[in-house]
Amino acid sequence: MSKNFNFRSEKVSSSSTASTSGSSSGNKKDVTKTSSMFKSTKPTENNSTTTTITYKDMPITFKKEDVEVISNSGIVLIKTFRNHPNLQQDLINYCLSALRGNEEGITGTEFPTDETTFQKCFLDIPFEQFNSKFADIICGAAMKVAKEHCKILQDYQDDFRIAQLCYYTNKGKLGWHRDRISGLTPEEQHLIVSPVVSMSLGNDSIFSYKLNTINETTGKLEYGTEAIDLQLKSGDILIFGATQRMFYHCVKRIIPSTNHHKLDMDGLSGRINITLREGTYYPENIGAPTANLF
Ligand SMILES: O=C(O)CCC(=O)C(=O)O
Ligand SMILES: [Fe+2]
Repeated sequence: MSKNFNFRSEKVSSSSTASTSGSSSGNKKDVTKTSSMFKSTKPTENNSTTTTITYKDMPITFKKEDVEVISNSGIVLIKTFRNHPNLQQDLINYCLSALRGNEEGITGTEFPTDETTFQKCFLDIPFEQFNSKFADIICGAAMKVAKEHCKILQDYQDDFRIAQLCYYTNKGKLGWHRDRISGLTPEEQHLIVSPVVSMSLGNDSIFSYKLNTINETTGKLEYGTEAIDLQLKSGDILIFGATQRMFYHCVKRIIPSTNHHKLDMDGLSGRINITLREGTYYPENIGAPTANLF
């Protein structure tokens, strides 16, 4: 990375790259405590580690072939949970319950009763209020694996402050945007690097993104222009940070009838997204965070 590109997050020391995930400071949840839940083994033939976690007494192993580094400059897709429908179902139940305001301490949002007229609904909650078991898996284990495969993600602190839950009907979409942080100047927005972790559940979606580059002469971040489509499936975890943290992205469409594990969405169809990231929690954004995204 160019020396002129002054990323906003603090660089972490090389020794901390082995930790599972790092909340740096402040009123954030300390996800470093999750390290005890992982079992890492080092295979002798290829120098990479294998991470295994246990969920409801069942081992889940992050296999190398299920980790796709989309860009070495900061995008990783983890497909491990595609084949763990029980975990997907528990996550769906939790998200629907939180969106409806049925989880303790979480005020819900207006929830679609009619799939023909609604596109989507959102709920932002402070990261500390997000279910800690799921945070351990998504921000702890999956993030650790992403960092092992994409070295640039090791260079900066994780900084999870917000959990955003979104339910999309089959008509749902989300326009082109960057995941900006309220209250920062446009210059400061350019420098955000702490990773975003985004999990898909339910029907597949077409997620589109434009890759950022660093200008070799000026060292400045340049936004991409060419849109690249990616089909996200239930259980997928997409992680983007470092140079790609502020890439432009959108959800073009949801693909009906792709809920192949027949996950129960409580009588609805569509898709759920969980996004965990840095940001400031504003209760007034609940149900209307798109105002904050574009
Ligand atoms: O639903 C998704 O996959 C992406 C959601 C997103 O980009 C956002 O909420 O900022
Ligand atoms: Fe986004």
